Formats: sequence, C-alpha cells, structure tokens
Amino acid sequence: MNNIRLSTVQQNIVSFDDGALLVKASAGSGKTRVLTERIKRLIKKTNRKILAVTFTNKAGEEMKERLGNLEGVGKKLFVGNFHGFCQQVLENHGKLIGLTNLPHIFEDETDRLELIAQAIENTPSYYNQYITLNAKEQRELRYKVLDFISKSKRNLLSEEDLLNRYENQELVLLYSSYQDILSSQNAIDFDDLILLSYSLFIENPKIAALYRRTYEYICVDEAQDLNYAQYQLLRSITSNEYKNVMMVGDPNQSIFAFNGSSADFMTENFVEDYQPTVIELQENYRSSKAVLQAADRIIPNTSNNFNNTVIEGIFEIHKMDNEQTEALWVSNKINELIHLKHHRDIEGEITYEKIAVLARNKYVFKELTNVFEQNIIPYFYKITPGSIKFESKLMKIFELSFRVRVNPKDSLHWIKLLNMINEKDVGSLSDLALVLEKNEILEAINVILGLKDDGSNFKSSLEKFKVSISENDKLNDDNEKKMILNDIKELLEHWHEYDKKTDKRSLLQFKTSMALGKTHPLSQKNGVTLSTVHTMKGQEYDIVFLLGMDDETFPDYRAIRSGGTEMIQERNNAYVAFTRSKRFLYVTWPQIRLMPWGDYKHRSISRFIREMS
Ligand SMILES: Nc1ncnc2c1ncn2[C@@H]1O[C@H](COP(=O)(O)OP(=O)(O)OP(=O)(O)O)[C@@H](O)[C@H]1O
Repeated sequence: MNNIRLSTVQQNIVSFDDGALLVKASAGSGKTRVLTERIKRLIKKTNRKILAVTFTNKAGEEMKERLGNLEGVGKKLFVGNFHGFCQQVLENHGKLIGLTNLPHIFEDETDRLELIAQAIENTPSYYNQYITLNAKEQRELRYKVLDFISKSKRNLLSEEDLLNRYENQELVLLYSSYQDILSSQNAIDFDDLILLSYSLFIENPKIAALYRRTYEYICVDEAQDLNYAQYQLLRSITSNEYKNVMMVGDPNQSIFAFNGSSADFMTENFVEDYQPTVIELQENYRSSKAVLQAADRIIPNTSNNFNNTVIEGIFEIHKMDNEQTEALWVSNKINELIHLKHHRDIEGEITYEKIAVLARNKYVFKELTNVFEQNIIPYFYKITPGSIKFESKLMKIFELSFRVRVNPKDSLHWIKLLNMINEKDVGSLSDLALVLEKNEILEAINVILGLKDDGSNFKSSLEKFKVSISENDKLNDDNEKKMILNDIKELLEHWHEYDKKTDKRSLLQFKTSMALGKTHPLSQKNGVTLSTVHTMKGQEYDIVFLLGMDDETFPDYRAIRSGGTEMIQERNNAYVAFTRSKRFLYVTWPQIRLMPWGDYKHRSISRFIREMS
C-alpha cells in the first residue's frame, strides 16, 4: 500500500498548502488515500493541530492506522466523526452553556420513541386525539413526531424559532416536552450533540476563536454527506477569516439525504463561502474494466479513464426463478470461486473474506443465510457500529443496570429494568440487590455495584463474572449460557478497544464511547461479508454479489413512489454498490418474491439494470 505511486493530480492535492481546497473525486479515485497522505505531510509541517472529520469511525480508525506511528499523530491530530468531536467540545466547555454534568446519550431509536410516547401523554390536547388511533397509526405518529424533532434540530431551530415558524403548535409543544424529559434524565440525543456544540460556539465567540487557533487545518472526508447543522458547525468554528478547510467528496455517492445530507453543502455553499481551489480526481484505481463499464452505465461519465485499466474482470447479470434459486446460485458460485483458488485478475488466493454480498435492505438476505448454513459457507453481517446488542436476557439486564449505574437519573432504562425482572417499588440498584433472591441476576447487579467509577476493575470483574457463569450448574439452558458468555466476551472486546485508546478511563466515558460507536473492534471477521449498501460505504471487496436487483426492491418502492431526490439517491446507491467491487461483480434478481405479508409476487428486473442494456 505504501509503495503506491501517486498520480500527478493526487500529488498536487497532497502538497497543497494553505487555503481552501475542494477535491471532487469519483469512486475509487484515491480520495481516502490522498487525504491521509496530505494529513501526514501537514502533521510534519505544523506546530498546531489538525482536525480530520470522517463520517464513520471506521474511516477514522483506518486513517489513524495508515498514519501509523508517525511522530505527533496522537498530539497533533483529532480524527473522528462530528459526534465524537462535539462530545469532546461539550466535555471541555459544556459548562459555558449550563451543562454542569455531561449528559448521557440516548442512542437507540426505540428509547427515543418511548420518550415521544411519554411526551404525548404529557400533552393533553395531543393525547386525546392519540388514544383514538389504532396501534399502527399511533406508531406512525410517534415516528412523525420524532422525525419533526430531529429535522428541527438538524436545521438548528430553537424552540422559539419553531413557535414562530409553525402553525402546528402542538408539535412544538411535543418538542419541548421531549426535551424536558431528556433533560430531567440528564440525557441528550445525537442531534443535540451538534446543536449544543453549535450554540456553544455561537454564544461564546472566544471558544470558537480558541478552536480556530488550535486547529491550523480542517479536513472533511466524504463531504457529500454533510447536513445543514454540520456545515454550520464548521462555519461557526472557522468564521470568515479562516480558510484552511479541505473538503473531499463525491456528489454521486450522496446516499444519506434521508438524514438531511446534501452534496450542495460541498459543491455550492463551501464554494461560495470559502472560494476553494477545486481539483478533480477521476481515475479509478480500484476496479476492473468490466466493473467500471457497468458503473458507467448506472451513472455515465463518472470515471472517464477506464480505458487505461488493464484488469478485465467480470460483470454478469442473472435472472432467477425465485429467491431460493437466487440464493442457491450465489452460494454455488462462491463455492466455485473458492475451489478455483486463483484467478489472474485477483491478487493472492480467493478466500471468503474477499467476497461480499450486498443488497438494498437486510430482508433480502433471508434465503441466502439459510442456504449458506446448509452449505457451510461462513458469513457475517456487517453492522453499523454502535452500542452492543446483547442476545442473552441476563446481559440485557446487565446493560440496563449499567446505564442506571452511570446515570442514576435515567428513569427510562430503570423502568425497563424493573419490568424485565418483574419488580416494582424499588428505588435504586443497591435496594434492588437487597430484594433479589440469590441467582445470576443478583450476581450481575452486584458486579455492576462493585465497579469502580474509574473502570480500574472493569476487566477483572467481568472476567470473574464470566468464569462464574460458565461454572454455574443452575443455568441449565445451554443455549442461554452460550449467549451470555458470548455477550460478556463481546463486552470485554469493546472494553479492550476503549482501554487501548484512552488515557483517563471512566465508566461514564466508556458508555459514551460505546454509544458513539468508538469501541467497535475493527478486526475483520471471518467469512463472506453480508451488508446493506449504506453500511458498505467506503469499503472495497475483490468479488461483489448484488442480490435482489428486482424493481421495487432496488430501487426501493417508496423512492419510486416519491421520485425526485429519492430516486437520484437510489441511483447513487446502486452506483456505490457497483463501485465497491474491485474485480468481479455479479448481479442477480428473482422473478418471484415472497412479500412480508405472506404472498408471492411477480417481479421485474430493476429499472437501473434494465436501462443499462
Ligand atoms: N495512485 C494509485 N495507484 C494505485 N492504486 C491506487 C492509487 N491511489 C489509490 N489507489 C488504490 O485504489 C483504491 C481506492 O482508493 P481509496 O479507497 O482511497 O478511494 P476512494 O476515492 O476513497 O474510494 P470510494 O469513494 O469509492 O470509497 C485503493 O485500493 C487504493 O489503494
């Protein structure tokens, strides 16, 4: 990797000095590569710091890994996503906006929806209508309110702005009620992290100036994914006189519009506000000719130079009778490739780890995983890093108790905990320990009560707990025991990741780091990767299967209904899927699909594929 010779255009980006820079780069053109090389150079050059914003923790970690043990990396560079950066801003200066205790993050959507239900209950005018609705309508309404709150925050609107702007004052009342509940539990959501940091910079220009002085250079990767709040946050730090901002992105890979992202912040606002030098990177270094020609038929003229590509590669489209035959075909093809071992287009031996199966949504994998299990093909789901999703009941109880331990005001999870163990009228974790009979639940609670705030006995306590569970003869459900042990192992892996990256440890900070997805072990798992396209952003595999390319699955039926931006995003999504492949790309679609409500439906080929021919 380090021996790669950069092209002249890539070199120009790496050696770019002061001023604003916009790098518009198509898929596989080496964006991440040049960004890393430029940061490497700037670290050596500057006495101050560099802020590198990535959109996924994985991208950040990869960047750190590529920078290796270069002197100064630890001290001179902040790499992370916006949420991680804001968390640090609030940790250091939150007091200035009244945050005496650092709030806890409620990262799960299901938790936030529950708070919405509480907020509705607290708002009588709304509640009276709400209870007349059926369960499905109530659920839709909770989502609608959550969406309204999230959108308002992403547009940096204060409650006062909302009151002036919206006729539907009840929605605004719900917003206030939701915020009150959050703050009574000393909690915030992800959108608040950005909103609060933005307010902090706007209300305290001296702090913004301090950040300007601290960070001599700011680099934003995947800048096509910026949303309004993130862009304004950057503006609030940089103000008008600061120009050393670099943005790198690809408008054709913009696929998060549903989160308020738009490539316009990079291609229009940034250009207008900072007047950057613009450099385009178009040569694709990743993919074979076959893959590039196919991608070019999804979105034409993105990477013009594929005629120079020497590796031929494979692109095939296969029509299947139904989902079973589709899954079987993929599984057989994988076996065939594995047995082949070598192919002149692929460097090294063909292994399961070089293969990914992508789909528009995770439901498409159902048949495939059955067939993989029967044919003993190892696989794993790639998930967006976040908190651990424990499988065993005991560790779910552990997790709820841990949340309450680090945030005693967290009544949402406290009530969930009591419901889960059928207890009521208990006020605290230590009281709970007094009323529980002697079993593994009590043991879990005692482990949590025994943890020191600075986390110094976290590892040893969890290891002891693990031994005790494995020796517990009363746990006679072998499956549950296995799940508990797996869950503890996973928790310890997260602790390990946290521990190795942190100097000043604490239980609270560990919980926050998990919520921010910073503690996910990066190690590649064994087997074929299954992933939705959104989760596969920025990754590459030698062999890619794109499963379920029937119309209304990909593009998604809702996008077809809405048209406009949503369909552009769907096409971008297909483009991202195609360009993840380095060498071989196989697209499949079933002519009959089992629908979620239980009947079979005839399908036609995805319009994106049909239009290619
Ligand atoms: N000058 C070069 N010569 C050879 N290979 C290169 C060169 N630049 C980049 N590459 C390789 O091309 C591939 C794509 O690079 P990288 O991941 O940086 O691209 P990207 O633009 O970030 O991709 P995407 O946006 O599609 O995720 C990598 O395998 C990288 O090592």
